[in-house]
Amino acid sequence: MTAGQEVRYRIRGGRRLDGTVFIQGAKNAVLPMIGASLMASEGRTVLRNVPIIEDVRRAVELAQALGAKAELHEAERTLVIDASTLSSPVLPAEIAARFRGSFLFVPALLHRLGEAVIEGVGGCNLGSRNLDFHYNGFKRMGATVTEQMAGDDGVIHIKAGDLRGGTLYCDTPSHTGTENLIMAAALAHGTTLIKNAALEPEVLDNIAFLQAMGAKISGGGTGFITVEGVDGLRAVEHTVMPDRIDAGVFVMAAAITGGELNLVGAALEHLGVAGDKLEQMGVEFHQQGAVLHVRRDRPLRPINVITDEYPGFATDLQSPIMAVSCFADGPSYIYERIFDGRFKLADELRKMGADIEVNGNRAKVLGATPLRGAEVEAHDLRCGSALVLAGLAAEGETTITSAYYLDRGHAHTAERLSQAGADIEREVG
Ligand SMILES: CC(=O)N[C@H]1[C@@H](OP(=O)(O)OP(=O)(O)OC[C@H]2O[C@@H](n3ccc(=O)[nH]c3=O)[C@H](O)[C@@H]2O)O[C@H](CO)[C@@H](O)[C@@H]1O
Ligand SMILES: C=C(OP(=O)(O)O)C(=O)O
Repeated sequence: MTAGQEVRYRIRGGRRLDGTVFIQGAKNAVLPMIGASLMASEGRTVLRNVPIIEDVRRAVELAQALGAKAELHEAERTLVIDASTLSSPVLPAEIAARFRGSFLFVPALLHRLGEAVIEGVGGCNLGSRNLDFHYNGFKRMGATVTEQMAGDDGVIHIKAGDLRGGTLYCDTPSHTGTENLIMAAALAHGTTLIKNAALEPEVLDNIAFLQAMGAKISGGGTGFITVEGVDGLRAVEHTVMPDRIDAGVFVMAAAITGGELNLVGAALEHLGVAGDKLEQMGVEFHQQGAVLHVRRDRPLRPINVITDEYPGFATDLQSPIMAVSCFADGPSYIYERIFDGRFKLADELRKMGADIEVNGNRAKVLGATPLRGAEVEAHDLRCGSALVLAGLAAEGETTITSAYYLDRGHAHTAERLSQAGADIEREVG
C-alpha cells in the first residue's frame, strides 16, 4: 500500500456475527517498543504478536530511514530490529507525519545520536494535539528545544546535551508523554520521578519491555514512576500485549449485530469502564481464560459515556460506541473529554440516517434509528472503525472511503469480520 492509494471498505449489512476472532497485538504498545528498541546499541530485538497495521509499516520504514535494520515478517507477526547502525537523527516528514507514534523515536535519537530533528509528527487529526509535556520534560532533563521555519513548516531540533534525571510531570496523564519521559530517563544520569504518569496497560507493557532491556523503573500503574538511569540497554525478545481497542471494536461488532463472538486474547479487565457501559447496554461477557466470550441477544439500552484516561472510558472507543448507540432504544449522551475533533463521525452517521445532535464536545444520539447503507468517509482511525460497525448493522451497502485511517490501527479487518459471517471487502486503488 503506497501513499496516495485510496482504500475503501464495502459492507453489505444485516448479518449476525458468530464465530471466533483473534485479537491483534496492541498498536499503542508496539509503537513505543519500536522506539525503545532503537536504544539498544547492539544485538537484535525480536517483537512478537506485532499487529500488521499501516502504523507498524510506517514505523519500520522510519527505523530504516534512521539507519537501523528492521525486518517485518508479516506471516509470523514478528519484527526483528538491529539498531547498531542507527545513524540519522532526522525524522523525515514524508514518513513521520503519517503516524503519531513517530514521536516515540525521539528518546532513542537523543541518547544514541545526541539530537533529534523533527520535520513532522502525524497521527489522527483529532483537533489540538500538543506535545508540550514531552518538550518540557526533555528540557527539564537538560535538552534544548528550538524551532526553525522551513517554508510553511516548523522543524524542531532537540539537542540532548547530557541528559540528567529530575522531577518531571504531565499536566494530564499523557499516554505517549509518559512513555517518552520514561525512555528519556532510562539512560539519563541519576534518578527521575514522573508525576501524574499514565496508567494505560500499554504503558505498563512498555515498562515491562524496558525492564527486560535492563532499565530500572518502578511505580508503573500508580501515577508516580521512578526511573534510575543505567549505562546501557540490551536487545531482548518480547510478546506485544493484545489490543484492547481492537477487542472493544469486536465486542461492539457482536453487540451491534445481535451476535456472539469468542475473542481470543481479549481481556475484559482491559476494557475498563467501557466493559461496564457495554454490559449496561445489554452485552453479556464471560471471560474464559484468555478468551472473552461476548453475546447480545436482548434489545440495546441507551447509555451515558464520559471519556477519560484509563481505566475510564477510552476515547478510542468513543466513536465505535456512538455507532452502537444509534441502535439503542432511547437517547444516549456522549461527552468527549480528551480530543476536541472526534465528532466528524456524527456527520457521516447522519448520511446513514442517524439522529445525532452535537454541541461542542457533547453529543446526544437519538436511538433507535434504522441505519441504511451510504457512501461515508473515515476522517480518522476510530471514525473508520465506527463506520464499519454502522455498516455491519445498516440495511444495504455502505462504502467507506479514506479507509487508510482504519488500516492505520486495525489488521485484517475484512478477513476477520468475514470469518465471523460479515459481508465485507477491502478495495485498493
Ligand atoms: C500512539 C498512541 O499511544 N496513541 C494514543 C495516545 O495518544 P497520545 O499519547 O497522543 O494522547 P495523550 O494521552 O498524550 O493526549 C491526551 C490529551 O492530552 C493532551 N496533551 C498531550 C500531550 C501534551 O504534551 N500536551 C497535551 O496537552 C492532548 O492534546 C489530549 O487532549 O493516547 C490517546 C488517548 O488515550 C489515544 O487516543 C491514542 O490512541
Ligand atoms: C488517536 C489514535 O492514534 P494516534 O495517537 O496514533 O493518532 C487512535 O488510535 O485512535
